[in-house]
Amino acid sequence: MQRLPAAAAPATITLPRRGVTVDGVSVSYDGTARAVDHVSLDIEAGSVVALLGPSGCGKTSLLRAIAGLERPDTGTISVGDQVVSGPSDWVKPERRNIGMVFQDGALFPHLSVADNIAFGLRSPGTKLSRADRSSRVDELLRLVELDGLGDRLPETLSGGQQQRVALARSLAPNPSVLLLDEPFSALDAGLRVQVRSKVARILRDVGVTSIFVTHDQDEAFVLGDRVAVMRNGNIEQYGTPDQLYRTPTTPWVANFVGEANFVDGSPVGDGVHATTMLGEIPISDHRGFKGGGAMQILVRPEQVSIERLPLDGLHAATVTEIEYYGHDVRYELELANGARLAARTHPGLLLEPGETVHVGYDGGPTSAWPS
Ligand SMILES: Nc1ncnc2c1ncn2[C@@H]1O[C@H](COP(=O)(O)OP(=O)(O)OP(=O)(O)O)[C@@H](O)[C@H]1O
Repeated sequence: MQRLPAAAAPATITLPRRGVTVDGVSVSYDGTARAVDHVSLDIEAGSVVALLGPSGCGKTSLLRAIAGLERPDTGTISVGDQVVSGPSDWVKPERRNIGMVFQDGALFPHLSVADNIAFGLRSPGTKLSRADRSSRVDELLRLVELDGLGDRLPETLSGGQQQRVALARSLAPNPSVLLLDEPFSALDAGLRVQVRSKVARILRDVGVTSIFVTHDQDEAFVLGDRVAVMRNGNIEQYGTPDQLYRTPTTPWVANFVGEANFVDGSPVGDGVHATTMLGEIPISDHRGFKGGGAMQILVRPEQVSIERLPLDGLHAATVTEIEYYGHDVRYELELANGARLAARTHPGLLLEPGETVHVGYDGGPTSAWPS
């Protein structure tokens, strides 16, 4: 990744750090079911949090409630120690010191890039001389790596550059919190990956508390320090990308954040391990299995170990399908009991359809649920 010289991100662009607390917030629209249903979320000052979930799960409604663009039916929202929304509190959106970046950037087409950014400096409480305004715009242009492009019109920039102008404009008034609604969805796949890395770097350099909405799991994992997985107006799980991927708390989250096999097993030693067709698998949270009973265990495809030779403790499986990706290969395997399993492995071990292999488990403690 390209690094900026030290002078490019001056201290003036380090923003005030305030966390956001959402407590029991519900949002509904006339006559419809609750779009957000008693959601609580603690967002640490200076962190980047993703709201991830399928279409219609309430991500944008929650973001808009934090911005003050929707009035919640219940609950409170605080920025730092100020309650901005509650049963007897209401701070208008323009007084919340919250910046917003929208899907399409929403730049003014007739204003130059510099004037678009300077527009962000007109918010209440920002009184700058002409010279200060111009040097602040230059700082912001450097921050988003667009120095020298201030005189251009937005239409002469690429989609990714336009999104960086939109980011600079929202950072201009020193917001305490930045909200981003699907900021990369208008960009094509290749550009998206580049722009999101740049934006991740900028948000971290500036240290602004950021909340962004996405339905793309890669985007949530790459950008988010923590991710709130939403479903039907609720937060299904809130954790680091690693917690969500390795130890999801529900099978739904396990499936939503990656490919999941659910393997049948039974608990051993109060559920510390499970006996399965892939051998013994360590269980991350075994509290529910002390009494025994059948369980289903999460096994990610890359946790399936494959050997050509019949080693001790491994079970035979037949290769039924192969998908070659270059960096790895995905196999569909069928075990002797008819169970199917997805596996991913490095391309060095290139198997043939119909080949018999021997499979086991090669991973750390994983999630399990009663079946
Ligand atoms: N202005 C509105 N009037 C009525 N219903 C709305 C309105 N905005 C959203 N909804 C409904 O609220 C629910 C949540 O919508 P929301 O836009 O918050 O979800 P989302 O997770 O952001 O979805 P998407 O990823 O598709 O943007 C949906 O059922 C939606 O139809």
